[in-house]
Amino acid sequence: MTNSLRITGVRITPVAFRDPALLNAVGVHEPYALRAIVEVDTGEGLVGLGETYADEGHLRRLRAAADTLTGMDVYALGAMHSKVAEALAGDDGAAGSGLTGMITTSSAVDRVFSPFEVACLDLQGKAAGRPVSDLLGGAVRDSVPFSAYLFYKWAGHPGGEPDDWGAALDPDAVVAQARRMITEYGFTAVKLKGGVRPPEEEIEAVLALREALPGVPLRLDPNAAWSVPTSVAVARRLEGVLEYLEDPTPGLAGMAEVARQTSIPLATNMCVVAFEHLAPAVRQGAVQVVLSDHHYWGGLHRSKQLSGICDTFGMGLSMHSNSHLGISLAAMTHLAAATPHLTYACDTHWPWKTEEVVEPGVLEFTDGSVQVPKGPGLGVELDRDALARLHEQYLRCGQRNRDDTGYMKRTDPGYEKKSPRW
Ligand SMILES: O=C([O-])C(=O)C[C@H](O)[C@@H](O)C(=O)[O-]
Ligand SMILES: [Mg+2]
Repeated sequence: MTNSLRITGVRITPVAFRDPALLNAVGVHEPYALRAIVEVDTGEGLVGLGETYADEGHLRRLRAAADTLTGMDVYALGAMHSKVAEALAGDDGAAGSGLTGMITTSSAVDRVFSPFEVACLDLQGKAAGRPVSDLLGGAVRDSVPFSAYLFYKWAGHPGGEPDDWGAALDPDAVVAQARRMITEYGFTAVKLKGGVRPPEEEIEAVLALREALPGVPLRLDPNAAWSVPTSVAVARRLEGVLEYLEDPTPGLAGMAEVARQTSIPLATNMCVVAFEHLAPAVRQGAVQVVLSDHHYWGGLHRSKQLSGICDTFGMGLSMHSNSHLGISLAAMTHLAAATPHLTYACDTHWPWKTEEVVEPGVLEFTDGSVQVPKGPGLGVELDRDALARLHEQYLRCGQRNRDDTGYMKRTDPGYEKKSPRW
């Protein structure tokens, strides 16, 4: 005799939290980052939590999918994926993914399914009294290492007060940012978001990090801002310095050409972002490390499938992040803990955020790592007052879609999005 745990309703609440003026290859972060908090209700009174992007197109797709889930068993994840696919039939998912145009070819079905899957795993874990990592095969590590995610940045948003971190536009400021992040969080790996300053300056910043932080694994991610020759030239200067170089140039063919000409492993969260990209990437030898991200790879189980494919074909696995809150960090931590092949420190934007929707006390960084939550499900509780406050902030802030390029153009009207730029 089995107990069924059925969905009685889904609530989707868009929220906005303050975000500093972080620079990237397509512009600058706006004053608020947008996320959607998904709550899946059941007849047993249990509520499952998920978190995802909140651009308007994505919210519309989430709501269309949510409407079809009532009555489903929270264990029927395969059927639920099919339901989401049916609900989105005819929608190619191109507009409003929340990924600012950097991850354009991920699957809309996988993006929309993901927060529902996470919420159902939270429910399964709560019902069984077991953490989500146990539902994914069991944690192989008690804590998950994350990397310090450095950004070039402005001191504050145009017309606003400087933030606590100040400006970072040269190598000394990048090193100071790294030192502060390491002091506060204990990170043991460092990633610099590049594609912002001319390549020569970014090389200098990486070499300054190397000198300041001997032995600490370093990564540079210019988000496809460089041509193949520029990528090869930069890679030659940074051989033996970087643990991997992330998305130096656009497209599989370009990445494959760079890979042929450097010994630095190439990583990606831009040219391999859906299952259909894996076979061509392997055939072309385009990437050596794939950055997983359950938010667009279709949830936690499908991210484990990705891990199996990477393992089989000799590719490493790391983890990508976007600006996110605690429900996502909990899901990322359970997934990474239960994925033996994930051997790199994962990305997180966590240090850049000053507001939260989950109750404090569970997600703490020690020596750069987060302990795998031990409570049932994801192991985190929603702070309902914070949710209401950040939803109010969403309603007031006027932002409805992530638009790093548009925001940059308001300060620099001549700015253009270009890939490659150098
Ligand atoms: O590794 C990456 O490509 C990212 O983290 C993408 C993000 O959109 C990042 O560039 C950001 O937050 O500006
Ligand atoms: Mg990247």
